[in-house]
Amino acid sequence: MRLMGVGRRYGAGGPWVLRDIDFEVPAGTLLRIEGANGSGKSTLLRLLAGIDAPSAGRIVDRPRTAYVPERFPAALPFTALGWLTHMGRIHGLGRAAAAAAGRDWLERFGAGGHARTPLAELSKGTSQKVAVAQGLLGAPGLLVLDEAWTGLDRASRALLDDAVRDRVAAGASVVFVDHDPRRLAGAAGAGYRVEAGRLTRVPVPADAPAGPRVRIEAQAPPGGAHLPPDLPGDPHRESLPGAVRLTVAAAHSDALLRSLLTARPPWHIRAVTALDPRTPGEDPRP
Ligand SMILES: Nc1ncnc2c1ncn2[C@@H]1O[C@H](COP(=O)(O)OP(=O)(O)OP(=O)(O)O)[C@@H](O)[C@H]1O
Repeated sequence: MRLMGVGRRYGAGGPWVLRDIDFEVPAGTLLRIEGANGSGKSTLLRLLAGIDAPSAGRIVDRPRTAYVPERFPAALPFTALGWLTHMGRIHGLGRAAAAAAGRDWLERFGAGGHARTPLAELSKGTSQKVAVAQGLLGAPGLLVLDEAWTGLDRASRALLDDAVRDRVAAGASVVFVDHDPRRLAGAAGAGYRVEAGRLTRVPVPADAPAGPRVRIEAQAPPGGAHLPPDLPGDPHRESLPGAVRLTVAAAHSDALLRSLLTARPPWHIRAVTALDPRTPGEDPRP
């Protein structure tokens, strides 16, 4: 899909929110869009999704597109599954296939029990799950996500991360805005910043740094305790009975050990193991 000289302003004579945008969305890529509040990110995403039209220029070669907006239109007179079935049909599925896909995505997001709940009665988190399920159920060629992770629980955020990676691996394009600068770090093919009506290329956050890592097994203090907040190096955590296994880049391991040993009450260090990512099976990065 290509944007050719695209501009958008609201109302004749209004200021240009976007201007002279020439931009290609290649197949099989994940594009991250960033920018200050009010810079025009949502405007750009609505144009990409085809639910708004440019005031100038044109957009060509749009694949079948799904869009998850920042705010869910809760006033629609549907149940959750009724709406997903309806949207599935718009995405080109037959009625039975649309209903099955809708039910399947609701189940995956742990919202299967709300299939028959009217949209207007869903909690904010469940509404967001339904909105995201709508974006995924038709396996679109272009998926546009405007802060789609906001309001989802941790498991659902991870599920959406995986679903995005799957869409890209299947050859689709995904364009997203998210306030978390590390969202899908390492997976985004390119990043763009919206500023003063223009799009400029910016670096995307890299994946977890490669290199040696350290695994620390620490036993909780008697009576149990929470881990200290803001652990150095943002370690990967696995729960063990009465203990935790933390894996972190070697550069942060000393600071992490210090943080555990000086916590109140302190944690008991059971084992420290150096991991070499070049050794097969030894790289525990999540
Ligand atoms: N429907 C509309 N009518 C009039 N002006 C609008 C409309 N939608 C957006 N705007 C204006 O366009 C500009 C860009 O808004 P947009 O929502 O695209 O920015 P954004 O970068 O997504 O902002 P945020 O990060 O706050 O969500 C703002 O000045 C906004 O007030």
